[in-house]
Amino acid sequence: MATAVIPDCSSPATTARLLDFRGFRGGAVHLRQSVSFRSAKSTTTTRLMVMACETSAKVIDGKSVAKQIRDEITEKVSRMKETINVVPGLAVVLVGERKDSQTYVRNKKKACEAVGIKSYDASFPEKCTEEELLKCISEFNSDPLVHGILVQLPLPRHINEERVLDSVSIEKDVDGFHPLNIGRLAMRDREPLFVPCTPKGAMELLHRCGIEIKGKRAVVIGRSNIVGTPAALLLQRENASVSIVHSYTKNPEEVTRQADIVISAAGHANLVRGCWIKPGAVVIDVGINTVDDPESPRGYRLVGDVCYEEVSKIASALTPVPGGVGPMTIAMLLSNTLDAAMRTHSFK
Ligand SMILES: Nc1nc2c(c(=O)[nH]1)N[C@@H](CN(C=O)c1ccc(C(=O)N[C@@H](CCC(=O)O)C(=O)O)cc1)CN2
Ligand SMILES: [Mg+2]
Repeated sequence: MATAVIPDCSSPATTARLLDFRGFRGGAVHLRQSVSFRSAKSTTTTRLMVMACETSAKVIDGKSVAKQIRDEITEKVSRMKETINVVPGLAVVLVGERKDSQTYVRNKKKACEAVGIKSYDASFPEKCTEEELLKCISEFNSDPLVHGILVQLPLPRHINEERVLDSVSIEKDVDGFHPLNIGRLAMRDREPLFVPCTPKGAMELLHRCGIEIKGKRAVVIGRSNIVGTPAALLLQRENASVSIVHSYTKNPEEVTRQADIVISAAGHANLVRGCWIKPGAVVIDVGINTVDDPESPRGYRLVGDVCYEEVSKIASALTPVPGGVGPMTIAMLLSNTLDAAMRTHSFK
């Protein structure tokens, strides 16, 4: 017998709903005795006696799935070179001196090199003009060695991000941020040329972990153009019933608790508590948030949107941060770049 603790739920009624264990995989958990409530000033803590071992979510290891995908890409890149003597090329455009963007760009270039994709660099100072940037993108658009173009985000405030992203040729839009690609993603019976890398990576994790999507209830937390909205569209394309939770949603925890699959891309550390999650749900944490940590060499550490300690006791599967969706983002960029080159050269 073990004790499962369901923390910080607002009322006995809410907690009672959480105790609906039908969602648990394998049905190994049974109520042994009635639930007792212990009220504190601001929270209610519930201790639930169960017969089986304390449940613990399967950790979805994005790092190892990403490695597997990079190995597959390495193989295909080498076959393309041997067969038609074409090397996929990715142009990487960086503006400004943000440390995080510099790190992502460095990691993307390293990842390209490791799989045999050639990267082409264009770095601009913070104060560059929009015209300089547009000229550079236009040159990459007409360069036959470049199959994919990415503009690292965010851009400095004085630059109109929309105008810059719209200038990338849709055939080379490996980030999938062009409105035509997003528009096609939103339409039934239309295919985008590219899907944004982070939501594509989240879906790939669900697929490779054998998690069924069709007919399931899914909740996406956050509605950004680059993650939340495309994630919701992708789930819907696979026949999930999708709701989006955002800053104006009433009772977000209640809505989220309906979901069999939760993708959180809110950008708020520890937003998603254990009591937001239906027992047995699958939780994909896309948030990358920094919290101060004097004991870490960087002075901070990365956490997701999900309160890992709590949710790992309720969900059936959960991605960690770091090591979950993050590594998949770069793997999907490589995959989109390879697809771009294969499409350009009609190589199967
Ligand atoms: N043009 C783009 N800009 C941005 C994108 C994007 O997809 N295209 N996404 C984010 C940043 N990003 C890639 O650019 C990105 C973020 C995080 C990771 C990652 O691997 N994270 C690791 C942790 C890394 C660390 O320790 O610092 C993880 O989660 O395990 C990769 C790419 C915004 N801009
Ligand atoms: Mg701007």
